[in-house]
Amino acid sequence: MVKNNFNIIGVMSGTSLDGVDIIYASFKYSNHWEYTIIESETIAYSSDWLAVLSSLVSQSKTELRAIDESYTKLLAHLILQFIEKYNIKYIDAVCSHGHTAQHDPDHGYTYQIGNLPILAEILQLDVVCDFRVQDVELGGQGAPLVPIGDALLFPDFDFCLNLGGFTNVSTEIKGERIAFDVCPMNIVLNHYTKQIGFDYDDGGKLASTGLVHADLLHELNALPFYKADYPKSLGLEWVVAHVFPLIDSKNLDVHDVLRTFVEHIAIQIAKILPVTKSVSLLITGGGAFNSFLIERLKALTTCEITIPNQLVIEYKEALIFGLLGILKLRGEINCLKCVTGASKDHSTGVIYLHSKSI
Ligand SMILES: Nc1ncnc2c1ncn2[C@@H]1O[C@H](COP(=O)(O)OP(=O)(O)OP(=O)(O)O)[C@@H](O)[C@H]1O
Ligand SMILES: CC(=O)N[C@H]1[C@@H]2OC[C@@H](O2)[C@@H](O)[C@@H]1O[C@H](C)C(=O)O
Repeated sequence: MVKNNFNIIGVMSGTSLDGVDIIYASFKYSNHWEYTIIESETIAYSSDWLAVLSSLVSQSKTELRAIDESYTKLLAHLILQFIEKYNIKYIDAVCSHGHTAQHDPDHGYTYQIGNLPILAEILQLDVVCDFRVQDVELGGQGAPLVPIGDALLFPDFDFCLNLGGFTNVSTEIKGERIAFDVCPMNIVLNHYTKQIGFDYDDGGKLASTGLVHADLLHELNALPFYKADYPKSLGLEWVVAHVFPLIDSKNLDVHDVLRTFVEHIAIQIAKILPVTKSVSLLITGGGAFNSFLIERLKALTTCEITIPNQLVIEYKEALIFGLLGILKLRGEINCLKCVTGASKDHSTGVIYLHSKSI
């Protein structure tokens, strides 16, 4: 009989490098999925790890392999610490995304570090991980993977928008889930706030004091990615190649860069929402705390915006990777070809059973 109740640890490290999100959650299935986040924590990276993770894109395969091993051990250590701190007793599996090191799906390549089999051995727990590789092997973009979770856990919303390192959206068109990356967000904003001594732009206050630079805004909006049809996804490589050089060529004050980029984000999001009818929009990810961006979004759209509680804002991705792991354990589809462009719907992820469970 298929198991319907699961207690899992969900682990996610996103592109913003704000830390490792870990949750302990219970899931229950009876006609539909229900979840409860029981414990949660974001564990910030040390400055040494931040330096390593910021340089992943340019590492050789051999260097990446070594980093992968240390990073897998780091994740194991953080997960064990979390389990001990919250005195967690019953865990069906650890479902972990790891951290995207390199992503070039159009050349059949994606690499998430932190997904080596030693994770299960150190934890002495069953692990489901490495969710993107199989999709890329099947011709998909390997991202975004969260939309099936949006459909299963948040079915009441017309659109689910995640404001993380990149913004991505998922929605249903004619009964089919579609999703794509909209534009880069905190990965760009944080890069510039750091130049004036801030990790991020709290509430968007820095941006709100800047001026929109019309030429830069126009050139950002004219980047070819925005004209391409979905499925489509973005990576740091694209930002480094196209966005930073464009912004830096203007030699602007950082406040003006932030203000212009916030406007760019709001315009790109508004462009994907229907103008003729009011739709419901769930906004999660750290960018949901950027009140200035939300204000700009409200000015440019007619949608009904819901910003959920802090747990869902911050941990929705870790929660959904938990669900993807559970679906994999149940042998069910957890990756949709209509979202990633893969050749078929499939059950993605790798299961490592720890030595005691084999
Ligand atoms: N109070 C705040 N005001 C403005 N921005 C904030 C605030 N709190 C967090 N953020 C932004 O949100 C970021 C973290 O967001 P999140 O954790 O959703 O990103 P991520 O998981 O790394 O991204 P991704 O979804 O791309 O993987 C921070 O780096 C910061 O830029
Ligand atoms: C390759 C990769 O790690 N992509 C991430 C990234 O961060 C946001 C956006 O770009 C999204 O496509 C994806 O993550 C989310 C969690 C996803 O797969 O749904």
